[in-house]
Amino acid sequence: MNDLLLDVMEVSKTFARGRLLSREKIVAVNKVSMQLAAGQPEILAIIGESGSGKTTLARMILNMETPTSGRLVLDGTDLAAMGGNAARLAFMHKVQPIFQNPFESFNPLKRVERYLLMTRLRFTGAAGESTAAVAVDAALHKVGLSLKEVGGRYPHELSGGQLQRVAIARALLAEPKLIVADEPVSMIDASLRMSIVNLFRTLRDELGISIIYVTHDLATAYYISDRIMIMQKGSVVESGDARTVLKAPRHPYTRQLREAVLLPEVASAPAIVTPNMNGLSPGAPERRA
Ligand SMILES: Nc1ncnc2c1ncn2[C@@H]1O[C@H](COP(=O)(O)OP(=O)(O)OP(=O)(O)O)[C@@H](O)[C@H]1O
Repeated sequence: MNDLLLDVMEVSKTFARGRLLSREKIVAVNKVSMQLAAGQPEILAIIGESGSGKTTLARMILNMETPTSGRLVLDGTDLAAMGGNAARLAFMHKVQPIFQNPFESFNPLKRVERYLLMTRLRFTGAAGESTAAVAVDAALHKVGLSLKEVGGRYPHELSGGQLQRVAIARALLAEPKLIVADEPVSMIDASLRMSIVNLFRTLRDELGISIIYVTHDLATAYYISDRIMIMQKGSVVESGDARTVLKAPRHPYTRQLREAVLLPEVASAPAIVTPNMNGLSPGAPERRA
């Protein structure tokens, strides 16, 4: 269907664990369906406790894991039918990942600007290094940094918050339609989390990028998401408009999750805003996470 950016159809993933004679089947994701409309950028949060299948679902959307059954179609391309480098590059043009630990996303021996330049050249081919450098600087400005600031630095010379923003800038260099962010702030200093999640809102509003935000943090999900999907033991137990679901949860598990977060914070989102939420100007000081 042309009007869907992402169509996840009855997708399941089963893992086998243990030795041959005592092999155990784990249903990590159980018949999950979800859609993102094309041309209607939104932030969809996937929430659930540890082991509920969030990461496995995200990895299937990123084509890093093959479903045991079901189908995934991204922007008209069936992920199961995708083959060859050209098709993979075209896929990465459309969907980009952000992972939990930014330090694992970068080669520690490579200066970050080199990484960003190579990413840009990979996606824009023969445009040349100086053109790529302009794009890199522009992407860094979108995340509150600059080439002047991060140029010449290795990953370990940046804070966790800065490096996660560099990771987001790298994703932007592919000009994606969708970003899948798996626990992107859980390893970031609590005082800086809002600056990253607020950035997702800016990407949605100013660049028209849809975001799948995988988290177990109900408070940030409530604050930035348009829609939420609650997972438990591999299945979706509740989904819909974020405010409607969290203000009046229908499923006992959603109620349980909500009770774990201070009610006044869920009832009035600004209460979870931290003083650093707008600290996105280039050169803004940041502590190491
Ligand atoms: N490669 C694998 N091999 C075997 N079991 C796996 C594998 N990946 C995930 N699992 C299992 O699948 C289930 C779902 O895991 P998953 O990582 O998707 O959950 P999650 O909700 O993202 O959890 P967390 O928040 O802890 O990351 C868990 O029981 C996990 O142990």
